Amino acid sequence: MVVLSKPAIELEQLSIANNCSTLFPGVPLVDLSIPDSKTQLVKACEEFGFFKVINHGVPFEYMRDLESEALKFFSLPLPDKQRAGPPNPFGYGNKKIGQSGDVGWLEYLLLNSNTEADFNKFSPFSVCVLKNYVSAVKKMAFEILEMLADGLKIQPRNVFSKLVMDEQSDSVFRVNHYPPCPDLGESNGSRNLIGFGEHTDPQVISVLRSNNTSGFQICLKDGNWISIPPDHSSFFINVGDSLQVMTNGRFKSVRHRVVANSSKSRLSMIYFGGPPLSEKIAPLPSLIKGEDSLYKEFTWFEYKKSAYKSRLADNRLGLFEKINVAS
Ligand SMILES: C=C1C[C@]23C[C@@]1(O)CC[C@H]2[C@@]12CC[C@H](O)[C@@](C)(C(=O)O1)[C@H]2[C@@H]3C(=O)O
Ligand SMILES: O=C(O)CCC(=O)C(=O)O
Ligand SMILES: [Fe+2]
Repeated sequence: MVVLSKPAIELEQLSIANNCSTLFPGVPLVDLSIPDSKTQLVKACEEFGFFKVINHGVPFEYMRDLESEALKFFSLPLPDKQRAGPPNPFGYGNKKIGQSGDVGWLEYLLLNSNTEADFNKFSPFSVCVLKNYVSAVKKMAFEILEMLADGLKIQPRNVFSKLVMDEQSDSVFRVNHYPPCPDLGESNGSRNLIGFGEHTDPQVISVLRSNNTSGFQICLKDGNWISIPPDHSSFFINVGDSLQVMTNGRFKSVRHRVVANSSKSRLSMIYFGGPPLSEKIAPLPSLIKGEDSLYKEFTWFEYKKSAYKSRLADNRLGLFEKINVAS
């Protein structure tokens, strides 16, 4: 069993009240092979900012092969893993998340998913296995974004997808490993240990695949946290902050977190589709239609710079909201 290095961080620091209900069966499930999926995608982005997809076209072998390479990597001795470099921003990280003091019960690899040079530099994975997986997931993200534009009846249909397909897109790939946390025994049933603290993802879209270990939770509009039943053959999609802005708040960037498990390890792989650094992010005029624009225009570079200085749980979009005074 893999054990995280001796904690400089006390477990109590990561402890949160177990205020989450049981597994939630009501998560939108979208079958990408059916003709009406675009309408369901739009509804899911409006109501939850989150949904699960099936019939997504990504071969299961691609997921299985990358997962098995990742497990092999995380089972190495710590000094070997640290050779993948500290995460500034890319590389191997252990418990510390970002540069602002956040911590979690996990270890991870962060890779730049756009340039092959970086794939090779920081990645301990076989280039072919990583490329197969990331290219297939990226294609799926592209298709979902085009269906969303169609579902919203906006033109051109690549208005969202072009952001993540551009050669200069600033996309990130992350593999998170949450070892079991035995201290979370029965005596501690009223508490949970934070694997990855609550946050929203800053990019346009996030595509998550995990093994069959639970732990992922989303926050509903009423503030209640719900656990998402894991499913290793499906993908879970999050709306990111940038897509919330482009849709002038019509799609919600979902607040989510991961809680550690007492007996099973969780392995997740997430593709974060981001725009080119110079891309201007602002509500699309066709989605404002007589309403006020809720956000100031910013470049992805400006947003990213500000986001990467923030704490995980911060409301990063707050700084970019417009104060609209009723006339
Ligand atoms: C605390 C932080 C970690 C993070 C950068 C940040 O300052 C705030 C956003 C965090 C996040 C969440 C989604 C992705 O996992 C991530 C890679 C990203 O783009 O924004 C992480 C950042 C990180 O782990 O460096
Ligand atoms: O590891 C997970 O399941 C989700 C982690 C996450 O939300 C993130 O890395 O941004
Ligand atoms: Fe996230």
